[in-house]
Amino acid sequence: MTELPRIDLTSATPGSEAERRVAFQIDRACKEVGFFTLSGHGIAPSTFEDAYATSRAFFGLPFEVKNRCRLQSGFTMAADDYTPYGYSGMLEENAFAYTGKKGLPSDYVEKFSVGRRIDDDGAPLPFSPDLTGRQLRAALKAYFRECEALTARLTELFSIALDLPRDFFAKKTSASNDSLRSLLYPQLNKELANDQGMGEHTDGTLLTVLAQTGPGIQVRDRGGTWITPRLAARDHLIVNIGDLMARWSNDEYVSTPHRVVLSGDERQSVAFFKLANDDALIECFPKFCKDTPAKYEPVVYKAFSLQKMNALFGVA
Ligand SMILES: O=C(O)CCC(=O)C(=O)O
Ligand SMILES: [Fe+2]
Repeated sequence: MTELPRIDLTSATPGSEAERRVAFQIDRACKEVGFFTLSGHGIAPSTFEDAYATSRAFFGLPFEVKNRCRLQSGFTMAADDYTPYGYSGMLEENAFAYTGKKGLPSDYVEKFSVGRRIDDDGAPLPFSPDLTGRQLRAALKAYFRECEALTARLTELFSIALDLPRDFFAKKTSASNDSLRSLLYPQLNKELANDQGMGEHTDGTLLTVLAQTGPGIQVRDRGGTWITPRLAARDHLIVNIGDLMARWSNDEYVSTPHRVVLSGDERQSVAFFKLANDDALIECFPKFCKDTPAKYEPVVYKAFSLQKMNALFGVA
């Protein structure tokens, strides 16, 4: 494999034969690679460009200013909720840790994160109080909304191929703690110890939607070869499924390792992470445990995610 499967939503009108075809193309991509590129998604290019431009302006502020754009305490808005908000600086995190690996190098990336509280203009989120902060907030709010709508559409397509009711995922994700991270990767230069923009990891998500200004992400196919996805247009997206979808599908769908490698060009990306409701019961889709036994016990989503995040943050 050298390229990711390409999915185009343009003709996938709800209820049409074309919609079924696209649903099964997605199903196949998730079985074979767990990644695909997406066009015809309906998000205006200006929504991406506003997110990139306002994020870049923010990341260009002095470190002291960015450093104040964090939560008053800790990483989360609630004690048992790991949704990240605000700034995280270069070399502060290491994506390997998400898959339980310890002692590996940290990532050369700056991040600004928001969760669904972005939809409430009155919520006290850690944006800088200046114009840059206000513009960033507006752009990420608009982008977050588009991603919610797009992932609702994508999960509907999943339900078709999975023989589930069309509103199956809408019900399971109606109050999910989804998050969005705007990322800036520096240009590779002699001062850096290595070219690790983000270490190899899988996502814990149901689905991840990624927009990027240029290449950098690499995806490891089942044979162990690293693929660098090429997008035909700047507003095409990369979509992947994560560990939650892999478990739910009895590992029929694959949650594929990926990483980011720095290059001669600075790079921006925006990743949207679609999760499930805290109380959603995750038990094998009936279609995938007819002929093979379910590999995993049913689990409530919160228990599944806390187990992973506690391991990451060293909580027993
Ligand atoms: O920035 C990218 O291209 C990938 C980001 C990513 O994999 C993640 O945040 O999980
Ligand atoms: Fe990722």
